[in-house]
Formats: sequence, C-alpha cells, structure tokens
Amino acid sequence: MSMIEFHNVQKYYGDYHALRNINLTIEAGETVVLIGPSGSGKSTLIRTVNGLERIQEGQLIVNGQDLANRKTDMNRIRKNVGMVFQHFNLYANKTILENIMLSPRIVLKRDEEENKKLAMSLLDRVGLADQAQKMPAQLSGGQQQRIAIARSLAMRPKALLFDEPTSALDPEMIDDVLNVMKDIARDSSMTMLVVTHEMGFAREVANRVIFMADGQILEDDSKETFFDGQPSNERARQFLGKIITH
Ligand SMILES: Nc1ncnc2c1ncn2[C@@H]1O[C@H](COP(=O)(O)OP(=O)(O)OP(=O)(O)O)[C@@H](O)[C@H]1O
Repeated sequence: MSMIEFHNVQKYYGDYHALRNINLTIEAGETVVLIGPSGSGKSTLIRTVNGLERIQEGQLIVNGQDLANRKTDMNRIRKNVGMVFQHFNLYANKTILENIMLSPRIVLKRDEEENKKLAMSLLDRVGLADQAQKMPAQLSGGQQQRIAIARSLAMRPKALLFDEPTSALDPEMIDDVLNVMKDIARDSSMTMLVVTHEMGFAREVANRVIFMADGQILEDDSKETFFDGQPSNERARQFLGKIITH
C-alpha cells in the first residue's frame, strides 16, 4: 500500500480551480520535494493530505484512508500525518518541553514518564535539550522551528508535511533546520512531503522533485533527472534556472 495516493483530484476555492486533476503516488519512506511559482497550489496540495483543505472531486488515499469520504476520521489521519508550518505555531504560553509533550499526552494518552523521556530524546535529536524549560519567545526562529519539528515527531507519525519551513527564517538559521530535516529524511521509515525552494536539501536527500504551476503537476522526476538530466517541461526548466544560484 502506498502512503499517499491522489487520483484525478480537483480542488476549488469557490470558482477558482486550485488543484487541477492531480495524480500522484508517494510510497512509504520517500522524501518528495514540491516546487513551483507563488500561487501554483503547493500549499493547497500539501494541506489536502492531512485534511486541512477538503478536495471536491477525485480520490485521495492517505495511509489507507479515503479523505474524500466525509465519514473518514480526520483525527486518525492527523495522528499519522504531522505538519510543520512556515511560522512554527508553537503554544506561546507553554514551555518547550510542554509543547512537545502536550499532544501525545492528550491524543495518544502516552504514559507521562515515557512521554517525557521521548520528548527529551527528541530535543536532543534537534540539538536543543538544554532549552527544555524555556518559553518559545526566548528562542530564535530557527530554534523554534526545530522545536516544531520535534513536536511533530513526538506523535510518531508515519508521514511529515513541511510547508516552506525555512522561508520565514534569518539566513544564518536555515542550515540548522535543514540539517534536522535531512536527518529525518535519511530515516527510511518516514515519508516526507516538503514544499521548499532549498535545492541543496532536494539534491541531498530527495527521492523525487515535483514541479507545479497553475494547480497542475507539470513534472515529477527523480532528483537525478531533475538536476542533472534537465526536466522535460519548459516551465520547470525556466523555474529551475531562476531558483538555482551558482
Ligand atoms: N482559502 C483560500 N481561499 C481562496 N483562494 C485561495 C485560498 N487559499 C489559496 N487560494 C488561492 O489558491 C491559489 C494557490 O494557492 P497556494 O497557497 O496553494 O499556492 P502556493 O503555490 O503554495 O503559493 P506560495 O508559494 O505563494 O505559498 C492561489 O491563487 C491562492 O490565492
């Protein structure tokens, strides 16, 4: 069974056709990078995968569940599919440790001691074990984003969605966040769908690169084809030329 399957998916905002006949299959363990110009539908596509946006037509199967079916339990989907946003979205009035422990405690009813142990090991994994008792506002943007990633991992999801996770960060913080993401991508049990313009990340750890424009997928290549062989689609080639700086 594939982790994520789009079959002829259509998504509208009112009259606006935001996703046009999306067909896409992502296998468990794959790291897929989604690129494309502003307004091409990247966020919309990624947000349909955990039900933040509903689709109007077609079939979308995530972890074996059909998201087009209104009876599908979205909480179950969100337990298995985590999301990291551009603006971290940490709970401002809770400590870093509490931010990580909250959902597993409430949603998974994880034992308190085990929950704390896992939270501390995740803080260690993102290089911030010494920040456990701080409040989010005391941390830099890059540190907050690494906490948001640790918080997603604490649910032990099967898939993680990243929506431009480094685009709100100061340049000097970006590498620390990308290094954490690369570490997760190398873990073959995690499926990752990442909207980013960080082509270094894509070159290093992506299995595939997908190019979207006007709500359509115009190119879906292995990273080798995409970066070395040149994409066959003209717009994808032009876009790539613009975002890769040598
Ligand atoms: N809630 C909404 N209501 C109406 N239109 C929307 C909504 N969300 C997005 N859109 C429109 O859908 C189109 C695709 O938006 P989306 O945010 O998915 O693009 P994107 O490729 O992620 O862009 P960016 O790189 O700028 O974030 C845009 O034209 C946008 O204005």
